[in-house]
Order: sequence, then C-alpha cells, then structure tokens
Amino acid sequence: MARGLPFRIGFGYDVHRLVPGRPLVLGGVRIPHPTGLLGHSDADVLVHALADALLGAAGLGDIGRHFPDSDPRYKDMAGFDLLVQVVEMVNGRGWVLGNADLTLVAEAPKVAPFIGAMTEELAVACRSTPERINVKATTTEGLGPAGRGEGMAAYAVALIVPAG
Ligand SMILES: Nc1ccn([C@@H]2O[C@H](COP(=O)(O)O)[C@@H](O)[C@H]2O)c(=O)n1
Ligand SMILES: C[C@@]1(CO)OP(=O)(O)OP(=O)(O)OC[C@H]1O
Repeated sequence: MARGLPFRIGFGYDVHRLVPGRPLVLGGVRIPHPTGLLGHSDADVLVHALADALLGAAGLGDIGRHFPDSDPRYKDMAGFDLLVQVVEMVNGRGWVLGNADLTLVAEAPKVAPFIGAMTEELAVACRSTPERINVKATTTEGLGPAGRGEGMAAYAVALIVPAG
C-alpha cells in the first residue's frame, strides 16, 4: 500500500473537437455519427478522462506525459489500448481500480444505447468488472462549445485501492 494510504482518488478531464470525416469512438465503442473527435490518437475523450483520473490517483502525472502527441508511436492510438497501458502502470504500483464514475458532455448523438457496451469495454481495459464503472452523459442544453456541437468533453473520477 503506497505510503500507507488505504485508497487514493484521481480526477480526469478532457476535451476534443468534433470534425467531419473522423470516426466517433467513445469508451472504446464506435458510434455512428456524421462527425468524429479530432486528435493525435483516436481522441476517445471518455477513455482519456478515465486514464487521467487513474494516473492522477496513482500520482503518475497525466496521459500527455506518458503518451506525448509529438510521438508518432501514438498516432491514431486506440483509447482502449492507451487505457490498458495506463492500468498496467497503476497495477504495477500495487493498485487496482476500486470504482470510477464518468460523465460525457455531448449534445449529440444520444449515447444512452451505447452506455452498456462502453461500460463493458472500460471494465475489460481496467481488468475490472462493469459494476465498478459508471458511465453517464449529459447535454449542456445547447449552451457553449459542446452545446453547439463543436466538441465533446468528459470528466472522470477514479478510486484506486491496494491490489489483493
Ligand atoms: N449525448 C447525450 C446526452 C445525454 N444523454 C442522456 O439524456 C438524458 C438527459 O440529458 P440532459 O442533458 O438533460 O442531462 C440523460 O439521462 C443522458 O443519459 C445521452 O444519452 N446522450
Ligand atoms: C492521447 C494523445 C497521444 O496520442 O493524443 P490526443 O488524441 O491528441 O489526446 P489528448 O487528450 O489531447 O492528450 C494526450 C495525447 O498525448
């Protein structure tokens, strides 16, 4: 148990722009939509927020530090694969996921039909179970950049607990 703490929490936040001609991948799930998120990777904003929450909980910085967008190895990297590597780092420090709670901010599309699949994917990447991961979505009622469909944001909190 790192420095005697019985658990640690972390917070993650990410934003990506929506553009035509890109696939929309959220929580590791491909979602049919006329626009997709722009990034050096697949720009899975939900996964990036969770990865940052896990890294923050473990005191390991953020995804930009471990997967710099100047590095061609991470070009088009799937968020799922990034999360798998982050979880390996966190597990390597003796921690496992306790639970995580995520919120996607998106005006469209309605992602409710995909929440179950996202939760399953995230649980696999986290070497955890779907009961420990909660995915939510909200619009901003048409307000701001997300409300105008210019992009999506995601927030995540994660609790990590000692392995075993
Ligand atoms: N992209 C989204 C946004 C929201 N939802 C679901 O719609 C419900 C109402 O959203 P509010 O903006 O009024 O908070 C909420 O229960 C969300 O789950 C969605 O599926 N996709
Ligand atoms: C994931 C990385 C690396 O491919 O690229 P992006 O898809 O641009 O994502 P971002 O959330 O801006 O930060 C981390 C990046 O280093």
